[in-house]
Amino acid sequence: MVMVLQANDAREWCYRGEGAVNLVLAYSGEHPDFVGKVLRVQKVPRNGSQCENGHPGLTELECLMWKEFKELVSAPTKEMAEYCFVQHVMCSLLGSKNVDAGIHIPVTREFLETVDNNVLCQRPSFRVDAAMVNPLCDSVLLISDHSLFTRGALKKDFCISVEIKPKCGFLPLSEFIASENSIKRSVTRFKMHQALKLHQGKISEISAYDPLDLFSGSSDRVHKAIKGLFKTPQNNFRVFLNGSLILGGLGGNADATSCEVGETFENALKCVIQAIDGQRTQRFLDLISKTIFSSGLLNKVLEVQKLDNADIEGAIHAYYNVISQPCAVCNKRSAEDQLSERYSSLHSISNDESMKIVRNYLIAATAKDLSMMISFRPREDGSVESPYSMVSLESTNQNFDYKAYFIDLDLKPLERMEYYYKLDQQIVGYYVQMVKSTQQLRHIE
Ligand SMILES: O=P(O)(O)O[C@@H]1[C@@H](OP(=O)(O)O)[C@H](OP(=O)(O)O)[C@H](O)[C@H](OP(=O)(O)O)[C@H]1OP(=O)(O)O
Ligand SMILES: Nc1ncnc2c1ncn2[C@@H]1O[C@H](COP(=O)(O)OP(=O)(O)OP(=O)(O)O)[C@@H](O)[C@H]1O
Ligand SMILES: [Zn+2]
Repeated sequence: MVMVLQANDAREWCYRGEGAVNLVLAYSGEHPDFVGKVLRVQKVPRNGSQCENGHPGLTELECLMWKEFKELVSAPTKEMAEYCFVQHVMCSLLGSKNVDAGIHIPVTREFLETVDNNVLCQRPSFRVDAAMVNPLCDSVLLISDHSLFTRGALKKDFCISVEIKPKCGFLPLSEFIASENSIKRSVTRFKMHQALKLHQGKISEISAYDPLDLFSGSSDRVHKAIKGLFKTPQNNFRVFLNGSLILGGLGGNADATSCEVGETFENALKCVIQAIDGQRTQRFLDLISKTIFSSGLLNKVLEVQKLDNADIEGAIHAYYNVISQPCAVCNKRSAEDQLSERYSSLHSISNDESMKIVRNYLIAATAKDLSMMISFRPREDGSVESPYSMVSLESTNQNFDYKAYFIDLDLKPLERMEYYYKLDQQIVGYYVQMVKSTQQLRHIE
């Protein structure tokens, strides 16, 4: 397909959502090459210096770190390197069946500027303030729209899809966690981060979702996690009906699901779930839980997340080895510190070992930030020849085809390691402080 998207093509692309780095547009036109596809367009921070285009691929150090992956290292631009990372690293870890890296298609600056202008009023204001479409990109990614079934779907069929951002699903065991941070071994990063986000005004309520439930491998706990996600979707849960959002926040966070929102959602499920009023939502949450539990999809994600076995408190020392700089963390700790010997041991490992620790940390960071999209459509009675897996909802006597994809498998830059360390210390520091103050208050009462 050699086609350059021009300004007048922009009207056929409508806002579907966005994260911190990319804006996603769904196709509403009739061109066969685009039906059932989305465009993933890079954004650029508003406070950033200059918009960049086709910036060089990986840095010299990143090339050394990813040297096993030849395609990644030889990618001429950052965009191509990102693409190779999905194709060659994440695909092999998560399984190519559930990953669609998409294809790059060329666009004009006018196309990007028109898109940016067209979608402005639909974007959350905090996202608008933070970033805009990068007008200097010369290509964007064309990916299958995972909220739709296209091939073979009958016009009357509906497609309902859920998007889940599960975040980190395990408690770290690393020996490098400092004693003052030992709470990290018993309280999830997600829970601690919620406290900080509430304090910073980024969320209005603590989430009822616990990632440990979702990743537990127990059907009851998976169900509990899905109920928690429904109750407090934030940026962890969205539901689309035929590509339109019916629950959750478009492009950002959603507040806790109110009675009104719950009722509207229950009504929207009328064409999906055959149950009496008041029970459709429960049945639908059962369907999601059952699919997640039986598909085993999250087992793969957890395995990749656990490539981070040193925790950032260990990996940060390896990072300073990789960049051949004095360790800013060790410099701050006193020599008598119980852990200083352990950290010194990290500074005497080989460069290859250091690179492996950091590389695995960054791969795990991608797996902790990915989302999963699962789409369902009814399976006609007797239609056994379907390329899709099937899930049965016994309570309503319905069968569904489903497909599942991982999205947002972006490569995290090496230079973000210091930020990861600072954020980790801020999250745990705030939580420890909060626990102490609560205990003191209880003591006074
Ligand atoms: O650090 P975290 O855990 O807060 O994750 C960031 C996410 O915040 P969250 O806590 O999920 O709301 C954050 O999501 P939001 O912008 O908050 O929706 C991004 O996904 C960010 O990744 P990147 O900047 O796109 O590479 C994520 O950054 P990475 O840690 O994945 O680099
Ligand atoms: N292939 C797809 N099909 C359907 N919807 C999609 C697809 N890819 C992305 N989306 C929608 O667009 C939103 C933003 O996409 P994405 O998560 O890739 O952005 P991002 O900026 O990389 O996110 P993050 O901030 O998590 O790094 C998603 O939350 C999802 O709702
Ligand atoms: Zn150190």
